[in-house]
Amino acid sequence: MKANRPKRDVHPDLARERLKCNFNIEEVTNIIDGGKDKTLERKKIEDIALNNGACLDEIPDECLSIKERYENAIRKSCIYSNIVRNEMLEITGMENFESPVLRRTADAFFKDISPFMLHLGMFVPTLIGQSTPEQMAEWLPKALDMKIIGAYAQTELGHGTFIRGLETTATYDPDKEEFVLHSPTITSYKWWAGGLGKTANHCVVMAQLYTQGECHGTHLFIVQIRDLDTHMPLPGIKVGEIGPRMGFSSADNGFLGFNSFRIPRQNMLMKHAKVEKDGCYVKSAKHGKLTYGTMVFIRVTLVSEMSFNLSKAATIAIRYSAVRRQTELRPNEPEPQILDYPTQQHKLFICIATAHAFQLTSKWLWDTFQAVMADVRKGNVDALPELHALSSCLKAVSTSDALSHIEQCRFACGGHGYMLSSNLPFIYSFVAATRTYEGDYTVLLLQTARFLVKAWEQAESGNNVTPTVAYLNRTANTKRVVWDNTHEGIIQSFQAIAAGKIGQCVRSIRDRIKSGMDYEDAWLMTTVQLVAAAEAHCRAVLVNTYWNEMIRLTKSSSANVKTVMHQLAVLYLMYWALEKTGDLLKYSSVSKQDLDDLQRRYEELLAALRPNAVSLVDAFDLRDEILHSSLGSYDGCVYERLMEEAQKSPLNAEPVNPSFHKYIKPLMQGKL
Ligand SMILES: CCCCCCCC/C=C\CCCCCCCCCC(=O)SCCNC(=O)CCNC(=O)[C@H](O)C(C)(C)COP(=O)(O)OP(=O)(O)OC[C@H]1O[C@@H](n2cnc3c(N)ncnc32)[C@H](O)[C@@H]1OP(=O)(O)O
Ligand SMILES: Cc1cc2nc3c(=O)[nH]c(=O)nc-3n(C[C@H](O)[C@H](O)[C@H](O)COP(=O)(O)OP(=O)(O)OC[C@H]3O[C@@H](n4cnc5c(N)ncnc54)[C@H](O)[C@@H]3O)c2cc1C
Repeated sequence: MKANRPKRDVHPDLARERLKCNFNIEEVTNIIDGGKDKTLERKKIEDIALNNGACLDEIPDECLSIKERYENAIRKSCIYSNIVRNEMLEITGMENFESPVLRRTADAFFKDISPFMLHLGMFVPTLIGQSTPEQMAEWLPKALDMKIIGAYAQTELGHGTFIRGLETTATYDPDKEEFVLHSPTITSYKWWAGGLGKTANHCVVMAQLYTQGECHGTHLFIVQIRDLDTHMPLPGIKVGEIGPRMGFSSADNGFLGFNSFRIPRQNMLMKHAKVEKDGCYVKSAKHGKLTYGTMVFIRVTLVSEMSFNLSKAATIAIRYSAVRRQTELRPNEPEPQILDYPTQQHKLFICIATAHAFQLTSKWLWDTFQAVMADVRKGNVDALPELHALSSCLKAVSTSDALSHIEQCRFACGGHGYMLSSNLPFIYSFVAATRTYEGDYTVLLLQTARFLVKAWEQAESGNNVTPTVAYLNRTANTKRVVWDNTHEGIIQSFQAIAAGKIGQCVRSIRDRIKSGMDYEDAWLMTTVQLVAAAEAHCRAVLVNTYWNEMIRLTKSSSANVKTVMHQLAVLYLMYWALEKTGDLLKYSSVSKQDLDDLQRRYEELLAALRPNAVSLVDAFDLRDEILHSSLGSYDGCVYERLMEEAQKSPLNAEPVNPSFHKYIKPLMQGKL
């Protein structure tokens, strides 16, 4: 049911904030979107999807039962998919179906998650990345047209991280030219796949391939699991939903078991390896990990996803902080807006800067990904290890940072931030999952560390290394970098910290080997340091990329836009330099005086950014339908919205709850 929202005047505090703005908001929006044409395209798509109110709910999702919530999510997913299929793909083009604009617009429909998200987010990308042209022609049009709905079933009850340890088997039967899928143990049951529990009729399954008596490791298969007409699970399939979780409440994450379930030979996704009719296994991939391609793709897209989520949280918290007044600064003076407190600015301005840092870095990462994939298509896989290292650490650090900054946004909103109607708890629980899924934080940083250790050894022996670690050629053999408080100086210090930490890891591993450990144990004992080194490398990449992209993208901007974008980037550098003072003292010549100066400049920068704070979040251009927040709406009518949302609580539907007569009254009367 559509909700009618009253239109309200903008709160005077927010109106005053907007008058203080000294830069052109639209220009900044264009930079974030990737150009004026992209902004126009986004707005056009949002208008198509959101202007008819189909995305609005009369009863908040959180007030529904699990079943009602799922059914409502399916209802809206179908409406939204229909809009995507009939109207949006024409604008974005088929090749950009996963465009962040679709993802962003979908948020207006779902406070939580669409049960179709994994269909568009992983099933379709897997078809594109892992199929032969014939397979693509067979499956992709059906998937894009929602004739089939898919999930991505890789993780099992017993294994998520260690893919090589998956237990599901796909054994080739040459007589029938079929694979037999089987779940030999309880731990081999697929677990977690979004949309699998109740929605999907197909899924991509990762299983150990056996043919001619030999195991060839994990491969991907496309499997129909439900009847297209009745939606009943097919014989040999055991499928269901895994139960309530911290977030992802309407995503029907599922379990799946196979009892000698047969699929045609053609259902193995054969772009990188195939099984001939007679059972002969032929590998064509030039790199053993190309079947992990969908994961790399999603890791890349998650960096922009983190920017988006952070921009939502920052918009909510900053608009609220401009309206909320608390505590007298001086006797008999009006209470200040809480945004005037430097401590509040410290919590929140870094969120704006980080959203920019992730957005600009994500575009650069996306271009890098596209270039490497183009090389892979030509048979050149040389850049794959660097892409894997880069996408792994950026996924890990961006999800982890976004999570802690979003929590800060909630803290910044005091008690009201704890209300589901603020939307901050939804954003938080969604982002909390991103730190784990698609490769856990620690695990991915350890993947990056493997690459870094090799790169350090190459640099140490005087060989040139790949671009993202080129700083090692300069710093691998330097003890401490000379501190310099310019942006170049701070960026170089981050590189020196990374090089210093990687070098320390290499020395620890070597020392441990010298003292009798084998390589595996020496590596294992060093993993705490290795994770820290990979994080430091990622910070070096982030500060460098953000800065360079900011300069590049503001070349033709107006003077005040240049200034404010510059201020945000400097804030980002200073914030992280101050967070990492211990490392700076260890790996640069920074003194206590230098750090005191840096702290003072940081505080001055907070004050300089203060008048533009509301306009900077306005520049994220997030419609109220996308924010879903009683605290963050454009008009700032926070208290009216909180009260309005409170009225929707099912507990307010009747003046006296029946439990009073059933329990409380008997208790009061001593009759229980
Ligand atoms: C109507 C609704 C509309 C909605 C619209 C929505 C639009 C949608 C758009 C976007 C939304 C997206 C939302 C996505 C939601 C996702 C939900 C979550 C899904 C999942 O979680 S799926 C499961 C993911 N699982 C994982 O990530 C598992 C993590 N584990 C691994 O990746 C690996 O096991 C490992 C990397 C840790 C280790 O692998 P292993 O095979 O054991 O390899 P090693 O021996 O350790 O390493 C050997 C060697 O290989 C290198 N390597 C490993 N991986 C790769 C790789 N991918 N590429 C290149 N190289 C790789 C590794 O570094 C080693 O190299 P070396 O030997 O050191 O040189
Ligand atoms: C909301 C959500 C949605 C998901 N959707 C899907 C989906 O659609 N499809 C799908 O296939 N999967 C999905 N997953 C599963 C997800 O990909 C896995 O949970 C994730 O990869 C982590 O694996 P795990 O749960 O087995 O954790 P584990 O690997 O068991 O990790 C547990 C802990 O052990 C640590 N650890 C593990 N290995 C190492 C190591 N080698 N060195 C050091 N520490 C280690 C980790 O750091 C972590 O702290 C989803 C998960 C969530 C939470």
